[in-house]
Amino acid sequence: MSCKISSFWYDIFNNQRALFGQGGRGKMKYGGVWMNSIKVALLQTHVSEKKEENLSVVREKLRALRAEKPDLVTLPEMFNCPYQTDQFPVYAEPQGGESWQALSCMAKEEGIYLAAGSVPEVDEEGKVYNTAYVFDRQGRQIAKHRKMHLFDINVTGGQYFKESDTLTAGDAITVFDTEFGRMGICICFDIRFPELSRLMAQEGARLILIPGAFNMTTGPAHWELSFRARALDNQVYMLGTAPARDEKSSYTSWGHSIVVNPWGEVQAQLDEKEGCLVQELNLDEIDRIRRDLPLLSSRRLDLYQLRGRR
Ligand SMILES: O=C(O)CCC(=O)C(=O)O
Repeated sequence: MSCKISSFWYDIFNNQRALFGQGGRGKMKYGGVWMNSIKVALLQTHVSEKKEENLSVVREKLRALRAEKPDLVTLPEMFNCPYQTDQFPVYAEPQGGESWQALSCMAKEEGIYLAAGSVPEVDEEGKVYNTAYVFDRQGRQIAKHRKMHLFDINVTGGQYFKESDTLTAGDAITVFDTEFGRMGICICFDIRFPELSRLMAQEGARLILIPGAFNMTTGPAHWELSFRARALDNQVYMLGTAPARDEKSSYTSWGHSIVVNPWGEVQAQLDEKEGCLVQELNLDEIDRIRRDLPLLSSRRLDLYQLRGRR
């Protein structure tokens, strides 16, 4: 089936709205009202060394999900390639490349929003990024986030990783609009910087999507805690989608894809195995909780303010 979609449309759209330069539209609604619930499905897939196989797995799982009729499906960080710094440049494709086309087609075929995890992206200068694309129900790209905080850590007796060996950091804060309200997206290590989630919430994000792959050192310690903390601070739904654990890979994913509600509670969480988390999110809860416990509106903005670069 042919469903070739040009990324040109997105470039025009994106230049016009200059991501994060769209301030003041945080209250925009579609047709005057937002839908008050959304069905999401988080796909925790096994990642193999074969890019095509990884894409086929997603396609199959989306087809298997048809009966559930999800509105939004999310995929894991670097779901189409091994999570290894030396492999990112090997697997990298430009925006509009083969993986992008396949994902855009899948979104269109299924009539869903697809937050297509993240993939290695190469730009015209040969720089490689960890990039998350989001497609709408027509398969058009409506958002693109390049991981802003590169994952360079060296935990004594634990995990070492240095993304900056081969990746370049992105420099834009990413939010996008849907009939369910505004959403924000960032990638894994980005969650550890509370300013970023707060800036997305300030811009009107009500759900924050995070493809992520914590590991066996930081996963048990910080994965759930980070999602709960950002959800509580910002009174938003937080959705984290991870690759399934593969003990044989050089980087072992913690898994545990998760949905946390705006009260800071874990609504649902997978274990480490392949799986799919289908959840209905009550979006009215965001407004109720913000009314009952008015954190965002009680900030002392006369004394302190957080501003992103425009
Ligand atoms: O922050 C962490 O512990 C894990 C981050 C990570 O794996 C990533 O950014 O890809």
